[in-house]
Amino acid sequence: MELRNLVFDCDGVSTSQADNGFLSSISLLNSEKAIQELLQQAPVQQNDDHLIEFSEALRTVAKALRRAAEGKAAAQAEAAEWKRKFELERERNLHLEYLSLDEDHRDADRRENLAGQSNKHVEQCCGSNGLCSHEVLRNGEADSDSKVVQDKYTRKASFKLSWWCKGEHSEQHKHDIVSFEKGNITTAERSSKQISLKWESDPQTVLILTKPNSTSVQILCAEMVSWLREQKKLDIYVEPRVRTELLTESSDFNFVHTWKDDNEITLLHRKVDLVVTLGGDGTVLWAASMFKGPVPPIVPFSLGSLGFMTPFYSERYKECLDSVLKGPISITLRHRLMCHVVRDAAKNEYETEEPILVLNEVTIDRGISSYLTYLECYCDSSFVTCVQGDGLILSTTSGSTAYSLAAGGSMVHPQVPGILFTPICPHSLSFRPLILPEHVTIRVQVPFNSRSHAWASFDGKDRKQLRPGDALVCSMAPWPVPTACLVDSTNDFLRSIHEGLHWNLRKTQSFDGPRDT
Ligand SMILES: NC(=O)c1ccc[n+]([C@@H]2O[C@H](COP(=O)([O-])OP(=O)(O)OC[C@H]3O[C@@H](n4cnc5c(N)ncnc54)[C@H](O)[C@@H]3O)[C@@H](O)[C@H]2O)c1
Ligand SMILES: Nc1ncnc2c1ncn2[C@@H]1O[C@H](COP(=O)(O)OP(=O)(O)OP(=O)(O)O)[C@@H](O)[C@H]1O
Repeated sequence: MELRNLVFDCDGVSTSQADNGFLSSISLLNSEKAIQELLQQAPVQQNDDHLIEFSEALRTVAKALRRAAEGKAAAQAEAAEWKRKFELERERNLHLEYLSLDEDHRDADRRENLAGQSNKHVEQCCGSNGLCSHEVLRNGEADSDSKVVQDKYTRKASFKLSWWCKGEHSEQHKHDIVSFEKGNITTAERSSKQISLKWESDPQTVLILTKPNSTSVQILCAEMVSWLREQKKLDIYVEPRVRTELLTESSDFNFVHTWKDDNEITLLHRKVDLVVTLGGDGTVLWAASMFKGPVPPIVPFSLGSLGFMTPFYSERYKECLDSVLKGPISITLRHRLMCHVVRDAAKNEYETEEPILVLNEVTIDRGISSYLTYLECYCDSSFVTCVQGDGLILSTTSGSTAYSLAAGGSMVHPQVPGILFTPICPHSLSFRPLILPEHVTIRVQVPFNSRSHAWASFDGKDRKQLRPGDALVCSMAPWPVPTACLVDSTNDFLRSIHEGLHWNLRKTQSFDGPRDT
């Protein structure tokens, strides 16, 4: 009787496959569950060969059903990847559209703002070895209505990015990293060397972001605002909380701008030439999270305890800002990850929640649940592994020195493009962390047969619950975070791991004692 029911269920599944083109994983997993229950109920006797054979056959069916369910998840991952590609393509097209529109503005700008200056370098624009600010900061939205917005463009300082190759002054820049001459494959010049930012017109607007509840930060902020206004004649933006603090101190600060609602924050990247952060790494993360698209260059001053991403000394702020405003400056282009939560209830893969951009990492963990997390992971359309443990961290290389490091991941130079795949307390002896290439899309699926929910958090904030059937899809975001370097990307990185973590600090062995003769 039970056998007949089961065969009927399996038939039902294959009919729906024929009708719909792919299997419903809920019904598959229900069938799998039914098989498991049946196996437990069936009075299997060690000495009854038929029953043993029968239970083996059922196990094989259960495995096949699981594989089919995994197939569906792979198809979903592929759909998400196509969606991402489509969005990038759309972004690119809108951007090209903008370039032609922006050309007129820049012509007017050049005449007004750069009168008397040689505009040779402006005309050649990006040339062969650089990138212009409108390419970094433009987010591709169609500006149908706004003359106001266009007026704001003309106020923005433009800059040019270039890569140091064979010394700073070399004009040579190679995009190809591999040459193929006479049948020999040779690695040629690498393209992503130290990046240098050169202003093409003077920066005019600075946004200052500060760590809350700190008296020393508040005092420095007031000093810096006055200096930038009086000595540098800049427009200053701060958060509404900070404007209130400044006005409480003195009504002279009423020249400081802020915003009234969050919608205005989405336009900030069009007004702001430079962002200054006063705080620790958390304030840099906060600054990055305010920009859902392109991010203006950030100058991070250290007023926290660790400061991996905050190389500038606050005591020397005038000197530092002087040289940043003059340029050129070395910058680190920090990659971000774009994360989509795809709900099982969504009608299709395109129906995702608002993407969330992270500078450090997205973590999928067990939250308050006391069960192991059970997560199925796919990289593009390939199955990677199942995570059984406390969770998984998908980290940028900038985030490699944060939570991922604590979970046993490698430390990676922030300019290396890649996604770190680091398990948190895996219940397995052989689960080593991975580093995956920048171009992949990773999908972390909470399977239907998971015992518990999982929780995703983004740079340590904004926890979202993932129920069985939900997934988190993650790929490299098109908008990096440019942070100014004190010296250069490598020097700053090495200094931060030496000073922040005391990396490989050991007393030097004494000279005397046994030695090779
Ligand atoms: N076990 C852990 O190590 C652990 C646990 C939770 C969160 N975190 C990290 O905290 C980050 C959030 O930082 P926050 O300042 O808002 O929270 P927070 O105030 O709790 O500070 C966390 C600590 O992580 C340091 N940190 C942040 N980003 C870093 C980076 N890229 N490299 C090296 N250290 C870094 C900060 O300086 C700070 O000391 C998360 O993105 C996560 O990486 C770490
Ligand atoms: N402008 C801001 N508004 C709201 N919250 C902020 C802002 N800037 C920073 N934060 C939050 O304040 C917390 C502490 O910030 P931050 O890490 O910069 O200082 P810190 O803890 O003193 O530094 P460190 O971690 O190096 O000791 C972080 O959780 C961060 O998200």
